[in-house]
Amino acid sequence: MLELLAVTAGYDRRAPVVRDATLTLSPGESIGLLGPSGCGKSTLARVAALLHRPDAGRVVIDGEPARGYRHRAPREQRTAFGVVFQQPRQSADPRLRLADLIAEPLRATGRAEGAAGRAAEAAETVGLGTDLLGRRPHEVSDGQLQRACLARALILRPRYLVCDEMTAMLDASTTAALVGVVEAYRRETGAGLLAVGHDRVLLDRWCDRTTDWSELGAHDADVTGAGLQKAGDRR
Ligand SMILES: Nc1ncnc2c1ncn2[C@@H]1O[C@H](COP(=O)(O)OP(=O)(O)OP(=O)(O)O)[C@@H](O)[C@H]1O
Repeated sequence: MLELLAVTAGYDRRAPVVRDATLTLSPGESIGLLGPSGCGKSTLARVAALLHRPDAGRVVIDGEPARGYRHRAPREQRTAFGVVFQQPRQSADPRLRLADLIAEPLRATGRAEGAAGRAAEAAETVGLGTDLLGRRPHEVSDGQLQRACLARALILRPRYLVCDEMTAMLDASTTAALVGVVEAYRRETGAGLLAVGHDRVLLDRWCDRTTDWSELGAHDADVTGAGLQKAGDRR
């Protein structure tokens, strides 16, 4: 289980963008987190994936409190998460060929042996033709690059996926394809999913339950995380 407990986070301690937010993701569950632009969804998603240190509150991963964030997160906790962001070009090293981009987490965790073969398999899983694996990000479309970023997120077989507006830049058929890949992975592995977005129709279809940020008031000092928990438990 992934637990975000009374998380307060942001970029200026005097004006946090997330206040006292509590959200629990059970094993195998998928939660859609809805909200308008700029409300703090990405910040909370980054805290959940150990990419942003909260100012207060706790993240507990399968019963174990997070022992660090960003580069200080211990490897076994960091690799519990696969993360896909909205803008593939901002999260892809432009110098890397797609094969190396997909294999990056393997190399970063000392599992370089067989990395090329595993990257090719992962590419196939996300519907990326092997002919594209030798290209660099600027030589492929946004949808193709996002497929590569999803393959990279899945390659270490994470227990939790955090998809932050993963499909916001994509057309309907690529969106359906990528959601299909995530769901096939979840069926196979039982991984949990936190999907952040502002498309209610998509999130309602995709996720077991959808939590609306504005209803929950995670950014509102008058409404505590208890409200987030309560509304978040609604199906
Ligand atoms: N690196 C940063 N430094 C300072 N402020 C930031 C930073 N990143 C985000 N913010 C601010 O924090 C607030 C919440 O941003 P966040 O990206 O979490 O919102 P969001 O709900 O995910 O928005 P969107 O749907 O547009 O992605 C915004 O006001 C934003 O300007």
